[in-house]
Amino acid sequence: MKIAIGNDHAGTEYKKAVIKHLEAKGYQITNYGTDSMESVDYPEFVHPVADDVENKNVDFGIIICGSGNGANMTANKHQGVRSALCWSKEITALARLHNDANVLSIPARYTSIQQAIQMVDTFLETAFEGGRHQNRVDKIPVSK
Ligand SMILES: O=C(CO)[C@H](O)[C@H](O)[C@H](O)COP(=O)(O)O
Repeated sequence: MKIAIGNDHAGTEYKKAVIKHLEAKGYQITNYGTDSMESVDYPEFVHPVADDVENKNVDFGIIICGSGNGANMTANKHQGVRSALCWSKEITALARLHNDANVLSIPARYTSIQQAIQMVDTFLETAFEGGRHQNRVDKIPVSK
Protein backbone atom coordinates (compact mmCIF):
# COMPACT_ATOMS: atom_id res chain seq x y z
CA MET A 1 0.00 0.00 0.00
CA LYS A 2 1.31 3.47 -1.01
CA ILE A 3 1.00 6.46 1.30
CA ALA A 4 1.85 10.14 0.67
CA ILE A 5 2.61 12.29 3.71
CA GLY A 6 3.15 16.02 4.17
CA ASN A 7 3.35 18.38 7.11
CA ASP A 8 4.34 21.81 8.28
CA HIS A 9 6.90 22.57 11.01
CA ALA A 10 4.37 21.76 13.75
CA GLY A 11 4.07 18.22 12.44
CA THR A 12 7.67 17.30 11.61
CA GLU A 13 8.34 15.23 14.74
CA TYR A 14 5.03 13.38 14.31
CA LYS A 15 5.67 12.76 10.61
CA LYS A 16 9.02 11.19 11.31
CA ALA A 17 7.49 8.87 13.92
CA VAL A 18 4.63 7.94 11.57
CA ILE A 19 7.00 7.17 8.68
CA LYS A 20 9.23 5.01 10.92
CA HIS A 21 6.13 3.12 12.09
CA LEU A 22 4.66 2.61 8.62
CA GLU A 23 7.93 1.65 6.90
CA ALA A 24 8.47 -0.98 9.59
CA LYS A 25 5.06 -2.39 8.58
CA GLY A 26 6.02 -2.46 4.90
CA TYR A 27 4.10 0.55 3.58
CA GLN A 28 5.59 2.51 0.66
CA ILE A 29 5.91 6.16 1.75
CA THR A 30 6.25 9.31 -0.34
CA ASN A 31 7.43 12.07 1.99
CA TYR A 32 6.72 15.61 0.73
CA GLY A 33 8.27 17.25 3.78
CA THR A 34 8.81 19.53 5.47
CA ASP A 35 11.51 17.70 7.45
CA SER A 36 12.57 20.85 9.28
CA MET A 37 11.35 22.63 12.38
CA GLU A 38 11.76 25.97 10.60
CA SER A 39 8.44 27.78 10.14
CA VAL A 40 6.86 26.99 6.76
CA ASP A 41 3.47 27.36 5.07
CA TYR A 42 1.45 24.16 5.23
CA PRO A 43 -0.26 24.45 1.78
CA GLU A 44 3.10 23.94 0.07
CA PHE A 45 3.42 20.52 1.73
CA VAL A 46 -0.23 19.46 1.60
CA HIS A 47 -1.05 20.12 -2.08
CA PRO A 48 1.43 17.48 -3.34
CA VAL A 49 -0.15 14.88 -1.03
CA ALA A 50 -3.65 15.79 -2.20
CA ASP A 51 -2.50 15.71 -5.85
CA ASP A 52 -1.16 12.17 -5.39
CA VAL A 53 -4.39 11.01 -3.77
CA GLU A 54 -6.56 12.73 -6.40
CA ASN A 55 -4.50 11.23 -9.24
CA LYS A 56 -4.51 7.80 -7.56
CA ASN A 57 -0.71 7.75 -7.42
CA VAL A 58 -1.09 6.57 -3.82
CA ASP A 59 -3.80 4.79 -1.84
CA PHE A 60 -4.06 7.30 1.02
CA GLY A 61 -2.63 10.60 2.25
CA ILE A 62 -1.59 11.71 5.71
CA ILE A 63 -1.20 15.42 6.50
CA ILE A 64 -0.05 16.95 9.78
CA CYS A 65 -0.05 20.51 11.12
CA GLY A 66 -0.58 22.15 14.49
CA SER A 67 -4.38 22.09 14.66
CA GLY A 68 -4.94 19.95 11.58
CA ASN A 69 -7.35 22.59 10.26
CA GLY A 70 -5.17 24.41 7.77
CA ALA A 71 -3.89 21.20 6.26
CA ASN A 72 -7.42 19.78 6.12
CA MET A 73 -8.84 22.89 4.45
CA THR A 74 -6.05 22.76 1.88
CA ALA A 75 -6.48 19.09 1.03
CA ASN A 76 -10.24 19.39 0.67
CA LYS A 77 -9.82 21.96 -2.09
CA HIS A 78 -8.96 18.98 -4.30
CA GLN A 79 -12.09 17.46 -5.90
CA GLY A 80 -10.90 13.88 -5.53
CA VAL A 81 -9.97 14.25 -1.88
CA ARG A 82 -12.04 13.54 1.22
CA SER A 83 -9.78 14.70 4.01
CA ALA A 84 -10.84 14.10 7.62
CA LEU A 85 -9.56 16.02 10.63
CA CYS A 86 -9.37 13.39 13.37
CA TRP A 87 -8.40 13.51 17.04
CA SER A 88 -9.31 10.01 18.27
CA LYS A 89 -9.37 6.42 17.04
CA GLU A 90 -13.17 6.49 17.05
CA ILE A 91 -13.42 9.59 14.87
CA THR A 92 -10.79 8.15 12.56
CA ALA A 93 -12.67 4.87 12.18
CA LEU A 94 -15.89 6.73 11.34
CA ALA A 95 -14.08 8.84 8.74
CA ARG A 96 -13.29 5.61 6.91
CA LEU A 97 -16.49 3.66 7.71
CA HIS A 98 -18.99 6.40 6.83
CA ASN A 99 -17.12 9.00 4.76
CA ASP A 100 -14.60 6.93 2.80
CA ALA A 101 -11.96 9.47 3.77
CA ASN A 102 -8.78 9.13 1.70
CA VAL A 103 -6.69 11.67 3.62
CA LEU A 104 -6.13 11.79 7.39
CA SER A 105 -5.39 15.22 8.91
CA ILE A 106 -3.64 15.02 12.29
CA PRO A 107 -3.60 17.94 14.83
CA ALA A 108 -0.04 17.53 16.15
CA ARG A 109 -0.39 20.14 18.87
CA TYR A 110 -3.53 18.50 20.26
CA THR A 111 -2.70 14.79 20.15
CA SER A 112 0.21 12.69 21.36
CA ILE A 113 2.53 10.85 18.97
CA GLN A 114 1.09 7.58 20.29
CA GLN A 115 -2.45 8.77 19.52
CA ALA A 116 -1.33 9.87 16.05
CA ILE A 117 0.14 6.45 15.30
CA GLN A 118 -3.01 4.72 16.61
CA MET A 119 -5.12 6.94 14.35
CA VAL A 120 -2.90 6.16 11.35
CA ASP A 121 -3.24 2.41 11.96
CA THR A 122 -7.02 2.74 12.38
CA PHE A 123 -7.26 4.86 9.24
CA LEU A 124 -5.34 2.43 7.07
CA GLU A 125 -6.94 -0.73 8.49
CA THR A 126 -10.62 0.33 8.41
CA ALA A 127 -12.70 -0.31 5.29
CA PHE A 128 -15.48 1.93 3.95
CA GLU A 129 -18.95 0.53 4.74
CA GLY A 130 -20.52 1.61 1.45
CA GLY A 131 -24.30 1.09 1.19
CA ARG A 132 -26.27 4.16 2.32
CA HIS A 133 -22.97 5.95 2.97
CA GLN A 134 -21.95 5.63 -0.69
CA ASN A 135 -25.08 7.57 -1.72
CA ARG A 136 -24.01 10.41 0.58
CA VAL A 137 -20.35 10.39 -0.44
CA ASP A 138 -21.41 10.56 -4.10
CA LYS A 139 -23.25 13.84 -3.34
CA ILE A 140 -20.22 15.61 -1.80
CA PRO A 141 -18.61 16.94 -5.04
CA VAL A 142 -19.83 20.39 -6.09
CA SER A 143 -20.52 20.55 -9.82
CA LYS A 144 -18.67 23.55 -11.28
O1 LIG B 1 -3.07 25.73 9.96
C1 LIG B 1 -2.86 25.70 11.15
C2 LIG B 1 -3.79 26.41 12.04
O2 LIG B 1 -5.09 25.84 11.71
C3 LIG B 1 -1.77 24.88 11.71
O3 LIG B 1 -2.08 24.54 13.02
C4 LIG B 1 -0.37 25.48 11.66
O4 LIG B 1 0.49 24.43 12.06
C5 LIG B 1 -0.23 26.66 12.64
O5 LIG B 1 -1.02 27.75 12.19
C6 LIG B 1 1.25 27.08 12.73
O6 LIG B 1 1.33 28.14 13.71
P1 LIG B 1 2.74 28.84 14.00
O7 LIG B 1 2.44 29.79 15.13
O8 LIG B 1 3.18 29.56 12.73
O9 LIG B 1 3.72 27.75 14.38
